Amino acid sequence: MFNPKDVDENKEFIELKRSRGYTYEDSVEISPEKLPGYHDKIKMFFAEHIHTDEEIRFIEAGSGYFDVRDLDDKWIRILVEAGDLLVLPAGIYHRFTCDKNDYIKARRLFIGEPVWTPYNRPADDMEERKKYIDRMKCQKA
Ligand SMILES: CSCCC(=O)/C(O)=C/O
Ligand SMILES: [Fe+2]
Ligand code: NI
Repeated sequence: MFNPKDVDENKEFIELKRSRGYTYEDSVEISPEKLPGYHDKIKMFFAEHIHTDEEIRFIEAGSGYFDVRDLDDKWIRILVEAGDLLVLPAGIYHRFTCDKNDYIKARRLFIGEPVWTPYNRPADDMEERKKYIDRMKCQKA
């Protein structure tokens, strides 16, 4: 947990960004009023997908749910709230939805030039998916 009010002065957060090479950041607000094309975008976020890079989100305000698949392909629901930092590894199947408050503000961090492209399931033949599965197999063994 980090306090969104002073996160940019927080030594642990600054060191985390430095050590993990998070050089890019911007902020998105998701709500019917604030996000242009809200309905299409929320549909896209909720379609199960992977990315070729980490998905890093620091929640600045509001809340929502990230669902991730576990190793048995079951959904795990993660409630994210202001102050939470979530890092989804490249290749993990996931989706996002707002909760009943329909409002979240998230800082998006990235290593280098951002690539946000979602690859909807099935994406099992993609290199990043295979690498993710291999890493998980090691952890399970
Ligand atoms: C809370 S950030 C919005 C969701 C998002 O950016 C994404 O990529 C979901 O997979
Ligand atoms: Fe995503
Ligand atoms: Ni995603």
